[in-house]
Amino acid sequence: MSAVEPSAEHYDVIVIGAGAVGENVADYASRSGARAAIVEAELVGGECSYWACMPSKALLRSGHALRAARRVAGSREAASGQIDVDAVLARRTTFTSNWEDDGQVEWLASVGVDLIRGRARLTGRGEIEVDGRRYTARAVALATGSAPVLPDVPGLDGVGAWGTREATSADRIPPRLIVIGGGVAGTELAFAFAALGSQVTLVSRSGLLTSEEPFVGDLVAEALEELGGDVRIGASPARVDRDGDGIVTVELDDGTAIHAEELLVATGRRPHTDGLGLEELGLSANPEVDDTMLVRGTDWLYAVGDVNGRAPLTHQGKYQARAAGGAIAARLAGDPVDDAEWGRHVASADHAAVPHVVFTDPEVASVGLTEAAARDAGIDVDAVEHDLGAIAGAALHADGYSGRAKLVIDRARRIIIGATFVGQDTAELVHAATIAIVGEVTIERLRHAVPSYPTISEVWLRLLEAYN
Ligand SMILES: Cc1cc2nc3c(=O)[nH]c(=O)nc-3n(C[C@H](O)[C@H](O)[C@H](O)COP(=O)(O)OP(=O)(O)OC[C@H]3O[C@@H](n4cnc5c(N)ncnc54)[C@H](O)[C@@H]3O)c2cc1C
Ligand SMILES: NC(=O)c1ccc[n+]([C@@H]2O[C@H](COP(=O)([O-])OP(=O)(O)OC[C@H]3O[C@@H](n4cnc5c(N)ncnc54)[C@H](O)[C@@H]3O)[C@@H](O)[C@H]2O)c1
Repeated sequence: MSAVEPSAEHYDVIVIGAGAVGENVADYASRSGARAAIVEAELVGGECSYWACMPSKALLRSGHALRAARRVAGSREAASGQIDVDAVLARRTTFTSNWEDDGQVEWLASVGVDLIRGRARLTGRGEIEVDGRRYTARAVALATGSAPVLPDVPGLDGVGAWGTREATSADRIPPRLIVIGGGVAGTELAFAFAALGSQVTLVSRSGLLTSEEPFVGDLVAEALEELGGDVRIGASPARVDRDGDGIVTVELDDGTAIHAEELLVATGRRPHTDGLGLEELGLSANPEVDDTMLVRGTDWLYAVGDVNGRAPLTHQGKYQARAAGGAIAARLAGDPVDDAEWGRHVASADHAAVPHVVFTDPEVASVGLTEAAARDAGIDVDAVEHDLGAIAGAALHADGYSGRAKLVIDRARRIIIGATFVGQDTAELVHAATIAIVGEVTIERLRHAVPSYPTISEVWLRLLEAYN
């Protein structure tokens, strides 16, 4: 298939970064016979497996399960003990394979993708260098993920603050933890550590989870306070110090000061392109891509997953990877590329239906546009909301269930373009909404999609009735 005879250093496609996304690009690109290699500087499996999704959800899950048992009379009486912190940390470590990547390395070998260990740098069109060795390829895909963005706060550099990596790999629970950042990572980890026994103070300059529907942040903040957390909204850190006893002090811009054994900073992420050599090739450090993930202005370089900033979530990056891997294979083989909207080789859903779940308690599960985002985009919408606690299935699920659901409906097209569910165990509700959005199912047809009784999904009936 390649123009040059295969050799140890030449490939059809080289993927830089073996996170979940890079692995899928390499797999899909090589399925029809292209020779593929993947370069990894740290652990094969990337952030999600070792320092993000898996360990954070493992840290959260036991607290959720315990509280769920305590919300139902009968099981409540049986679940009166304390959470076993050591068992939770051990389970978390199991889910990270003890930060060893042998299993992932074996999988790469099983799909015929060569692994090159080291840090890669682009040196020219289709040329890379890893630890002084040169490799060439007809196509190169960047899947180098994202890096944390730290706020510019005096003193922060010198206090050994945790980032999400240190928090998700922690081997002890600090008595007190300050979290700066009310986004997804900060809020989830605040719940995890509060449930595991830390006295958590969450500092957020705006509300919590502000890109969601407005009621989301309020419900989540209320729940964190019920767990014993101290939520400081509208405050920003002005100065940070750690004293000789190891205690961190964060002075806030409202004049107050808070103290803790550890400080976690979770204030967003940016594309990780440092040292890749993009600028030297005349390319932007924030690569912009088309819907096949081809970097604009090139015909050989792709950027997939967190690195392109489109939808920094594992499932969405893997979806991009399936599209891009297929597009790369087709282009290398001279086959047609199915790049019409919703075609096989494009990630059209990035623009219309990105589902995401925040694994707080209540969970936040949403997809598509919020009402405000839809209106900002100039779409004429209606919105309906319903109390999840009033649904029979929810009342059975947990005594005193509280939660809320909302649909955003495009008036002209009579289809759903956004949905939000907040409440215990709502994560599994959102895929129905994703299918409705991607399938552009009309409101009239949705009335024939009957949820089982008594499930929480019956909220769909109430929402559609409210739309009448
Ligand atoms: C705390 C936290 C929790 C999260 N929870 C969830 C969740 O529950 N669900 C969800 O969908 N998403 C979650 N995310 C987001 C998710 O982790 C990312 O979207 C996902 O990891 C992106 O995958 P990726 O393959 O693009 O990048 P990464 O997983 O970051 O992989 C990039 C890889 O590239 C390697 N690399 C970088 N530069 C080079 C180079 N020059 N040469 C060689 N190798 C290089 C890195 O070492 C890394 O292994 C979470 C993120 C955080 C921070
Ligand atoms: N369950 C999940 O799917 C999940 C969980 C965690 C993280 N993630 C992914 O990881 C990404 C990164 O998460 P994140 O929470 O770091 O980012 P985020 O963008 O969700 O939140 C960042 C927060 O930091 C605040 N902030 C930014 N700069 C600040 C400053 N200078 N001072 C004070 N506050 C500041 C913002 O106001 C915001 O509240 C998310 O976008 C998401 O894609 C996903």
